[in-house]
Amino acid sequence: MNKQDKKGFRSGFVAVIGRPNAGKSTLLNTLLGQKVLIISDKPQATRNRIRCILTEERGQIIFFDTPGIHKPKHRLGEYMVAAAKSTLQGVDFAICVVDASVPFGSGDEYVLQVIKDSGVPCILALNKIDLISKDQLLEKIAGFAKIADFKEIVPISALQSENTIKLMDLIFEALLPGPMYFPDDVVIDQPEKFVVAELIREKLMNLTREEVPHSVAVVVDKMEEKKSLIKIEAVILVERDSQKGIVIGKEGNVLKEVGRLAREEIETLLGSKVFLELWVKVKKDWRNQNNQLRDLGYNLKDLKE
Ligand SMILES: Nc1nc2c(ncn2[C@@H]2O[C@H](COP(=O)(O)OP(=O)(O)OP(=O)(O)O)[C@@H](O)[C@H]2O)c(=O)[nH]1
Repeated sequence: MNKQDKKGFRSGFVAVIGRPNAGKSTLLNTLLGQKVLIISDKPQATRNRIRCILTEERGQIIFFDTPGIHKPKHRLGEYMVAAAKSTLQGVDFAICVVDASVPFGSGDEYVLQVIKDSGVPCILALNKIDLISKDQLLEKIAGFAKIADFKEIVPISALQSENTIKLMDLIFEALLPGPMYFPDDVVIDQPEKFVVAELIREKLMNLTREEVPHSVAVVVDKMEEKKSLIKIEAVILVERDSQKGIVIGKEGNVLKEVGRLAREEIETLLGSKVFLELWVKVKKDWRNQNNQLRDLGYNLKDLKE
């Protein structure tokens, strides 16, 4: 018998939304039980709306990981925020992830307003509770309960898997009976090339500083199987010549380390030995160029449909 034929099988669409760096991708990796999304201590790591699928005996949840909502400073930022906001149209409900270890600010207020305006019911996940005391947490819960009407407020640590099972139970409880939308072995609905490019970008983000992490894009040009090896060619785009030097590093040491770390993870992902070739190219101010953004798969028009 298929899972969806079973009585009581529930399914639905859930947007995971919040400010940059709140822990949205970390939470999804924890709930999915595997690393499918990239994580960085630098904000704005997630640039696209990405569907991730969790299937259990009791149901299927289609999560949307979204870029952090922030004040955009370039076209790419506008795309990211528009992608996050438009995700709220057409989902059953939202999980708003808030970093409980930082003071409440106008950024949080704005996110809550966006959710309120969408009319979508919301579960608040107060994240990073491993970094605060019990008293601070109680204060936070009381504060948030006053300012918005959440379905639930759930304190969690996405990083330490604290209370995340409880959160998952609440999500399943909130879903209605429904069909299975994806086969049960699909965890992310993005092509392999996208996931590989993201893993390379994650290493770049984590090994560079200041403006550089936000100025890089990665495109996988080629992926071909050769005997027992997968050969991957990827291009790293930067915005300025000086950034090219930083990404390559002294005697190529940064690029080598990016390649080594990315290759190890890609090998685990693909279950095969990998030969990874990385090229660095300058595309001046690509984050503000509509044609460059379109080539990279970011298109504001797509979001308005
Ligand atoms: N201490 C602690 N750190 C966490 C927790 N959850 C996430 N982090 C850290 O917070 C940082 C941001 O995490 P991400 O999951 O990339 O955050 P995000 O909300 O997806 O970020 P954007 O891509 O900027 O929207 C990373 O350094 C994580 O390791 C948590 O529960 N506790």
